[in-house]
Amino acid sequence: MTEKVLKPFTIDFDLITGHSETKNSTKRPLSKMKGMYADDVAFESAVQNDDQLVYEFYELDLPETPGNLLFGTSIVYPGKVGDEYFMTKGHFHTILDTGEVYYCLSGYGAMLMENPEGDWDIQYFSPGKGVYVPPRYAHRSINLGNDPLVTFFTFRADAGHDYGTIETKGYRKLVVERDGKPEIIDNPKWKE
Ligand SMILES: O=P(O)(O)OC[C@H]1O[C@H](O)[C@H](O)[C@@H](O)[C@@H]1O
Ligand SMILES: [Fe+2]
Repeated sequence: MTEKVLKPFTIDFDLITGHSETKNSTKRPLSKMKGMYADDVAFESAVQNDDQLVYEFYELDLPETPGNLLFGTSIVYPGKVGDEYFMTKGHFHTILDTGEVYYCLSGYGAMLMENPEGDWDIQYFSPGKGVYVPPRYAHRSINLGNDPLVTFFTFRADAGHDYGTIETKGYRKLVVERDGKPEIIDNPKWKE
């Protein structure tokens, strides 16, 4: 297959909303997140009720080669399932030893990270904050505020997305609201 010659291009992302006029986003409604939230009863009733859009993101279909970079914006909407904040599914990279960088354009939230060795960390997003996701860390964006959490991200184009590990084992930690404030708790369902 002849390598597609890459040409420079420009794409627009709104500085506040993160939306692009020229690309379609990938959308994740609640119904696409079965098993990701701790409270199954609250999840099922939320899906039956109005199956809210939890997040959407813009990803470019560029060649997934080691020398290339993918970039785009991610928009996580405000909301909760039970007392657990709206969040992305979270993923490891298929090439585990590849990192990612996020830059928050608007909103308030967190990036919850964990590696296979059992280390975990949380970094907080607010406008102007850049967050570094080291290689080997799974990463999940969480909206802790009342407005959309908008971030710009970039990562190695061949990194790939491994959802399977998180879907089967879950995350070690959850971020839930307790007395009106975010609290990091152990995931009661986490499987070693
Ligand atoms: O892949 P998810 O965990 O659903 O997160 C949605 C998207 O947001 C992030 O910003 C990543 O850079 C994307 O590669 C990812 O696909
Ligand atoms: Fe990623």
